[in-house]
Amino acid sequence: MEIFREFTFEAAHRLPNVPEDHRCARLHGHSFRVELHVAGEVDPATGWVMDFADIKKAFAPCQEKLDHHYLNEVPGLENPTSENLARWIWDRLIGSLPLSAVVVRETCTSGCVYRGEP
Ligand SMILES: Nc1nc2c(c(=O)[nH]1)N=C([C@H](O)[C@H](O)COP(=O)(O)OP(=O)(O)OP(=O)(O)O)CN2
Ligand SMILES: [Zn+2]
Repeated sequence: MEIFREFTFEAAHRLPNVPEDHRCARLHGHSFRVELHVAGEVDPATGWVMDFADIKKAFAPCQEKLDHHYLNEVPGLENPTSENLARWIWDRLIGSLPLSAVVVRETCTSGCVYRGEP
């Protein structure tokens, strides 16, 4: 079974490695959306894989570092693409959550899914 919890945060970024005339080279912001997917067996007693609230607690320190920040200044996010952000979140949570995927959406139509390295 796989469960997920969605989070949102507001942040600014620019992409430092795109050509100078690329629009994402300019400072701009997004209402980022993050889904944390967790996989596991459904406990017969509780009827759940884990409490959604525990996913929220695990993500709180990341949210604190990201929300209303300039992502390029966050250590490890000097090139804050969706892909790098998904990996940054995964690396910080994989020790405490049985993650199966981290989904990052920058806009309503663009995003990425990270399932860890094989
Ligand atoms: N593979 C990636 N491509 C792009 C990323 C990224 O993180 N990974 N990021 C950006 C920019 O941050 C941009 O702000 C978001 O991209 P885009 O979806 O192109 O933005 P729009 O929704 O405004 O695009 P429209 O074509 O106007 O709908 C760019 N690429
Ligand atoms: Zn952007």
